[in-house]
Amino acid sequence: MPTSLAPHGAAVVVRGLVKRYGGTAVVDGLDLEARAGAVTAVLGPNGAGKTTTVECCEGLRTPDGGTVRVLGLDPVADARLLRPRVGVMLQDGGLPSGVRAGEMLRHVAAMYAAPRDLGELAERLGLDSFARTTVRRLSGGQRQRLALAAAVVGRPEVVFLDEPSAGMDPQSRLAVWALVRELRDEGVAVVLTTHLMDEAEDLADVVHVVDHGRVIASGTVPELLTAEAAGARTVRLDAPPGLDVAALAAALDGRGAGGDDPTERWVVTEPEPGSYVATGPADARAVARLTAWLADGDVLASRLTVGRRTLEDVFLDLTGRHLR
Ligand SMILES: Nc1ncnc2c1ncn2[C@@H]1O[C@H](COP(=O)(O)OP(=O)(O)OP(=O)(O)O)[C@@H](O)[C@H]1O
Repeated sequence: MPTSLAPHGAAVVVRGLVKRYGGTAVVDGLDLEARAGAVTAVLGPNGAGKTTTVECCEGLRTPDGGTVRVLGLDPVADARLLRPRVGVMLQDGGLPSGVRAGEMLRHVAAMYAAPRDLGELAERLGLDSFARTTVRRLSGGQRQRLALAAAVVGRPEVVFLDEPSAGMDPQSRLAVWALVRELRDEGVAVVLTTHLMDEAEDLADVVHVVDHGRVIASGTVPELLTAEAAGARTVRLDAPPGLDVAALAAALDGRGAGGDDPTERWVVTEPEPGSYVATGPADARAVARLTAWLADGDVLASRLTVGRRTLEDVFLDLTGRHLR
């Protein structure tokens, strides 16, 4: 049911969303779209406004400003129409505590016209081992898996997953990620919030980076990683705080006495005391210049790593802060 708000058939369209608590805008003019057959990640640090945003999309909170459309409908006014078409996995599970896990899932499945095969869903999310346990006795990770099963059992067109793999062991996390990919391939619009960069990098077709209630960057992961620095790599260094980052950048560039490269290409920051991030064309010579500079200053690094840029680096570039 496309509307003028969803010109490209986007399943979720958020425009200028504002949500205030006690006069403070925790979502402050946020725009995002999520389309069918794609995983859209809302990535940001604690308190950025991710949960509030998806709760507005789920009809659980009423916006103070802006517009939200899900499948062309208003999540609050059209809640009844949307309920059978939208799956929701809340951060705290939102599950009734007194019933057994298996019963709860059967009960939820019975509310839908064409539910998924319960046996298959239980097997792939490893629910069988705790099907007879009451919800209140489940571990955090078990509760999360049950909440995910409940969110998808009705074959929704749109699924909102708030921190879907929080508290899960690595094996469960992989099972969740596999299910999310399958939903995407079935044409579902999957919207997930996360502060886990690997989750966003591995799963998301589109990432919206959120900070202070606004989207500060959007794109595919490759777009975000290459937008600022094509071919750049990141060198991370833990060393005593207060090093001269400009001098370090100059050393990495090969500038200064006897330097062989006059161009300024390295950027070095100290986002937290004693934790340095250098971005630039890292090759063996640059790393040798770095360690020589440290040796000249009699500085002993406790950690030195060279790697490709990550979404964490993008976030750091944009905000000067770490994501976590
Ligand atoms: N009901 C509420 N009343 C008052 N403040 C709230 C309420 N719900 C959320 N907040 C505040 O709004 C801000 C954004 O919270 P939100 O849960 O949306 O962030 P988040 O990005 O999802 O963070 P997290 O990763 O920690 O879940 C936080 O500062 C939070 O304390």
